[in-house]
Amino acid sequence: MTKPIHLEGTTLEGGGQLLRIAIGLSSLTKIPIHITNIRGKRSGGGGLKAQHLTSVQWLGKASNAKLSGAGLKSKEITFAPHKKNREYPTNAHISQSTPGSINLVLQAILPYILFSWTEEPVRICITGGTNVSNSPSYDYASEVLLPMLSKIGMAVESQLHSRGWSTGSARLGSATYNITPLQASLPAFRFDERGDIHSIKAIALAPKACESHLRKELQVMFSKRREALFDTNHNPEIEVEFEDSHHDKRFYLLLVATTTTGMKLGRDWLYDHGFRAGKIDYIISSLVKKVMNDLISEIEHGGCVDGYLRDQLVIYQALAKGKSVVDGGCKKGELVRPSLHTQTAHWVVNEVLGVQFEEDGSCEGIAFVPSKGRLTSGREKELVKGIKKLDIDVDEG
Ligand SMILES: Nc1ncnc2c1ncn2[C@@H]1O[C@H](COP(=O)(O)OP(=O)(O)OP(=O)(O)O)[C@@H](O)[C@H]1O
Repeated sequence: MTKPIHLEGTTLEGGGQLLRIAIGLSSLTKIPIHITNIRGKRSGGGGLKAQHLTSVQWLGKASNAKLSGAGLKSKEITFAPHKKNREYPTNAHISQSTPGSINLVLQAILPYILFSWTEEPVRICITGGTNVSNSPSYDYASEVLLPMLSKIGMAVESQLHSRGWSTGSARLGSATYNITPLQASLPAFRFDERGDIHSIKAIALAPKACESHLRKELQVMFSKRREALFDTNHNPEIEVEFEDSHHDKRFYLLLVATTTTGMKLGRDWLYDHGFRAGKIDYIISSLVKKVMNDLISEIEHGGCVDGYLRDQLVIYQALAKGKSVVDGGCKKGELVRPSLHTQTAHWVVNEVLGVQFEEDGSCEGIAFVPSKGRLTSGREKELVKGIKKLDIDVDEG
């Protein structure tokens, strides 16, 4: 086997995202990777949790990879895909037995499905958590991530079957994603014109008894913070969607700002602090206040993406054909520094593909060609580190 590229799992953010991007790229490009100290910066000893292992196993199977170390709590894996992908049903089910984030599993496998699948649409149903702290919720994915991916030509539709929570006693949920694989390279994209904020959507989940209180709190905050939220004089659209969370300890709020150029910036929070009887008012006001303030800080930087989306787009920028730009905004005259997650994503794509990100959030992608799972253009050859010693198909065209 060709010597795998080594990635040290404690680098920068040192969490699960490093692993997801690495195995996503490896399964597509067939570049073998070896990760040590997986999630080495996480408390509790790090290693693969069920959610990570699910992605490793699924991608390993789909890309016909030789795996070593793929077990729960494992801190080291080698992932070496076969040149030929395995035929996979276009209707698949990924079952997690814990409320591990459904959307982190999707984050790991989506590039592979988009870039190397059949000509048929793919339907993937994932079981696990739809609302899990420190991960994209089902709502964030369907209201922010997927609409932004659709702007650049990647069609993914989501359908929620049931909620799965990591709070208020764990519960499993499920969602289906209908993914239309790309049939050609992803063209370079530019998210660099923010436009004005013209509407805000709130998605609130809480016990039914709290609905009117929550709506009122949102209304008060929208009028109090109107100037900070909307930068034009036109009549802004505000929409509030409420859903019964069916549990007195499950509270979640997502706010999404849409701009005149169709950009979506989102911020959310799953209330996971202590719950004490009689503290509902406090929970609702702190939830609304926090999410509103977070959204305003995303709006204020004037960029086209929120801090979370920025790291989630890195893999697509790296695989696209040509120079893609994602404007992360400016604060006090200086470009907003990429989050540690974004820096980690930049590091991984540089280690595996040799793609270099510029300070302005741009990079020259490798023009990965879907369905073939191999490297094609001269530009790719030039970019991919160690290409000469790697045993992968290179189409001279
Ligand atoms: N509130 C949020 N909204 C949208 N995306 C989020 C949110 N919180 C985190 N994310 C995204 O989820 C991912 C989290 O990666 P991270 O490595 O921290 O997760 P993980 O696999 O759970 O690993 P670990 O348990 O090691 O932290 C990142 O892509 C980040 O942008």
